[in-house]
Amino acid sequence: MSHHPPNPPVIHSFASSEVLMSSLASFVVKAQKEAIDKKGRFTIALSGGSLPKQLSGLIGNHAVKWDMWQVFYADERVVPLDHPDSNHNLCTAELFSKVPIPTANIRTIDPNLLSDLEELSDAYEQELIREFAQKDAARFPVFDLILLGVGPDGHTASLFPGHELLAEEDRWVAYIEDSPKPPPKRITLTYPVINHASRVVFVAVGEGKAEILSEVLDSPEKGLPASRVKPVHPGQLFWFVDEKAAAKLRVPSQDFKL
Ligand SMILES: O=C(O)[C@H](O)[C@@H](O)[C@H](O)[C@H](O)COP(=O)(O)O
Repeated sequence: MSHHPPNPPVIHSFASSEVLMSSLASFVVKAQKEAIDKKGRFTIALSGGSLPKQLSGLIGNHAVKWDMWQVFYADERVVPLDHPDSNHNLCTAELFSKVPIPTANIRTIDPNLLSDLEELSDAYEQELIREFAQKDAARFPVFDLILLGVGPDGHTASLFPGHELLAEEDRWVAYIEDSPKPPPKRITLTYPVINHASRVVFVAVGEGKAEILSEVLDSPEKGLPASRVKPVHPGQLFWFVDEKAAAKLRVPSQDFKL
């Protein structure tokens, strides 16, 4: 692993959420192409919240090779897969039900293990090991792309401010039983996994994000969960935001060019 310090985040601010969505789709397609050219598959982790909707630029997009995608969840609520709180349920409603992705390529939590968080998160870690371990021979999986949101408290995935999980250095997948935001039981990718990805993208839209974006990006020393996302070199962190979310930012943004 390189001793190079993490690159600073690249911030792209867009005039509207429509422009953001089409630019995000182009970005994802480019990441997909690079990954498939290199190793014949594309590994991506998705979140819930408003994120799945922001991916609608991928629907009907013929450049997307859905059969090459291996989709994991950056975090998941420990509820049945068809439950309204399930991130998988949300991603299916917003995206997967509208595109030709093989069901086997979407790696959900095991719905038979909902009553045992430890077993459930171990099983999801095994799922990751099956996908990554032998193939990449790395200590941590290297996702081609991880897509995240940020909450008003600065949380991302299910990594919440002040929680002991922020210090997890070993496991790939961890569970929490006391999420401050309901539902309380969740599993999440840990920082070592998030920070070994090739690309991590935060998506944040609307004036409701302006305050927390400034805290996360202008005051990273506060150590909010989203500020701790710092992919190791040569991994790169990007922020795709709209002008309303960027309104209070002091750090500069950059034009989006593919
Ligand atoms: O797990 C959760 O409780 C939510 O999914 C949460 O993590 C959400 O993703 C962020 O709060 C960003 O929310 P938006 O993307 O809707 O702004």
